[in-house]
Amino acid sequence: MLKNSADLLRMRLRSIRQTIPVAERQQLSVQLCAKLQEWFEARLLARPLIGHSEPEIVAGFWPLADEPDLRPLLRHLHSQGTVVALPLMIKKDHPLEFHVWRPDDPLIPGNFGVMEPVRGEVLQPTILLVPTLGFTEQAARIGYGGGYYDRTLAQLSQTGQPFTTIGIAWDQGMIHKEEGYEPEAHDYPLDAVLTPSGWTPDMPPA
Ligand SMILES: Nc1nc2c(c(=O)[nH]1)N(C=O)[C@@H](CNc1ccc(C(=O)N[C@@H](CCC(=O)O)C(=O)O)cc1)CN2
Ligand SMILES: Nc1ncnc2c1ncn2[C@@H]1O[C@H](COP(=O)(O)OP(=O)(O)OP(=O)(O)O)[C@@H](O)[C@H]1O
Repeated sequence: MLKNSADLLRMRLRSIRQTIPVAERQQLSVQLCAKLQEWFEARLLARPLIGHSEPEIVAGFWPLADEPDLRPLLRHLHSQGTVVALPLMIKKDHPLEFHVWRPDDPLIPGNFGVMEPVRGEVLQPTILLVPTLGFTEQAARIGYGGGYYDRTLAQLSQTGQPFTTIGIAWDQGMIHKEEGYEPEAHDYPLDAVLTPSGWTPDMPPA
C-alpha cells in the first residue's frame, strides 16, 4: 500500500477515535481491562501446569489522550507479583526498550507527550500489550507510523524467546476488507487484538 493511503487511513482512524465521548471511553476501558484480566487469570493458572515457572514480564503502555486506559489492570498485575514494564523511545527509527514500572514510580515526559519509565535494567517482555490504532480481521496492526513496535517485535523474535502480543484497540479501529488495506512486509502481525467487545481473530492460548 502507498505510504500516502496508509497515512490517510491513519488520519481517518484517529478522527473516528476522537468522536468516542470521554465518559464512554472510560467505561469501555473498564470493560477492556476486565476481559484482559480474565485472560491473565487463565494464564496464571495454566502456566505452572505446562511447566513454566519463570516470572511473567508484561509490557503495558501509559495511555495517550484517546487510547484505552489499562492503568488499573497494570496496578492489579503488579499487586499480584507480575513484573510490569513500560516502553521507552531511545532514538527515532530504533526499537523500543522496556523498563520496569511500579505504581508509585515517577514517569518522565518523552517525545509526543508519551510518559516514560525511569531507566533501569532493560527487560525482555513475555507479553506485550501493544497500543493499536487500526487492525484487520487477521490482527495486522496500524500504529502512529513511527514503526516502533514493528522494529521492537522483529528484534524480540530474533532472540528466540517466546512472547505473546496483544493489540489494544477500540472497536472503531477495525479495518474492514472492503477498505482494501494490505499490510506491508515489515508490519509485524499480532497474535490477537482485544477491544471492549472481544478478541480478533481469537483469544490467544493461555
Ligand atoms: N501510549 C503509547 N505509548 C507508546 C506508543 C503508543 O502508540 N502509545 N508508541 C507506539 O509506537 C511508542 C511511542 N511512539 C509514538 C510515535 C508517534 C506518536 C504520535 O504520532 N503521537 C501523536 C499524538 C497521538 C495521540 O495523542 O493520539 C502526535 O504527536 O501527533 C506517539 C507515540 C511507545 N510508547
Ligand atoms: N523491522 C523494521 N526494520 C526497519 N524499518 C522498519 C521496520 N518496521 C517498520 N519500519 C519502518 O518504519 C516506518 C513506519 O512503519 P509503519 O507505518 O508500519 O508504523 P506503525 O506500525 O504504524 O507505527 P508504530 O509501531 O510506531 O505505532 C516504515 O517506513 C518502515 O519502513
